[in-house]
Amino acid sequence: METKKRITFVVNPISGTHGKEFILRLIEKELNHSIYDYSIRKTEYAGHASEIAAHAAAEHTDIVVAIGGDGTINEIGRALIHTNTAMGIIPCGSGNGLARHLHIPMEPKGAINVLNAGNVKTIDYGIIDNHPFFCTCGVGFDAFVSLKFADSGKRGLLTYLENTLHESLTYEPETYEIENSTGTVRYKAFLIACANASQYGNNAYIAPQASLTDGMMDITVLEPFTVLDVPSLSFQLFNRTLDQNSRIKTMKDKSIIIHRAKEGVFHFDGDPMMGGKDLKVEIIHQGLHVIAPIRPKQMPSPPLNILQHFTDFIGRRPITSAIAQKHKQLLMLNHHILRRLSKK
Ligand SMILES: Nc1ncnc2c1ncn2[C@@H]1O[C@H](COP(=O)(O)OP(=O)(O)OP(=O)(O)O)[C@@H](O)[C@H]1O
Repeated sequence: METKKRITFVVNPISGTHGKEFILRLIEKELNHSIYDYSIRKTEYAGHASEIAAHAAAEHTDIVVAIGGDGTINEIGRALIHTNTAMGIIPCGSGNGLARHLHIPMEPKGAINVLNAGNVKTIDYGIIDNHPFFCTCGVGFDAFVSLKFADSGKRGLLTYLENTLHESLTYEPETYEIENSTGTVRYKAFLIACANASQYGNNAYIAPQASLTDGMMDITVLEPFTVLDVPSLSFQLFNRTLDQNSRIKTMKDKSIIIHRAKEGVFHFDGDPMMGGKDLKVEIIHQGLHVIAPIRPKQMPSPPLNILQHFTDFIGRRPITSAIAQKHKQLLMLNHHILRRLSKK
């Protein structure tokens, strides 16, 4: 008789905004018990998920499942790299960038079904200044925001967006040099994002062409922009076409060094960290096994319903009117953003 596989579920009780008890009940009800034995651990402090996952990997547990957001996934992922233990995800964060990229359903029942299907995929991960990341890392405005509003996700994404838009008007772009495999290029930049996955989370595609399996990092440089660029930048961020904006420069590489004038903050998977003037960022090919759906051969065409993504992003209920109506609403929304920005 074949032995059952072992799963350890790691719950971060403080991630996202919802209680986790119903997910634990759903696991008991929906997990395929004929193929899996499972245990559940709750984290008690930051860093605990890493310890639990490292212990589970040392015990040859087959799968460790993160029940949390990208911070919890980062903790578990970095403990499982280069082991035979795969990471599963039941998304519970506010952004869920890696889960979305992997097409893992946002509803717990769908995510448990992905575990039942048990398809294993091996993905790349990145390292910035010795810190592993799985989604994105970077310097500049988004690192500044990750530090300044570290807890504001809990106060609501709309507040977060408003604060972010407000700060973006006064934020001073810095000068960076990016040393890559072909030479060194100097940029004045609002932000530099190094992407393993294509999105920050909430379907905000900072590097629309990024792949988790190509052994390459997608680097997006956002050069200084004016308030007039905000509507097109925000539209393209959610429409997966940001790389077509004239303020954006993109490149792919396995390894780069970012040189800056002074030490400061960087972020990895949205968590802020202080770093030196020179930051090495590299991609390690095929370092982590994950449980994810087999990707449909034919990718759906890029989403037309930008407004829906935008409303998902700011935490409102999706709007389901006709596409023409959505475009009209989008224009109004852009107008509204412009008005708010010019008032601040
Ligand atoms: N029991 C705990 N007490 C305090 N902090 C914890 C605990 N367990 C985990 N953490 C920390 O909580 C942080 C946030 O968790 P996580 O990123 O999963 O949720 P989130 O911030 O709601 O989601 P997202 O990253 O998608 O916005 C993690 O960086 C992790 O280190």
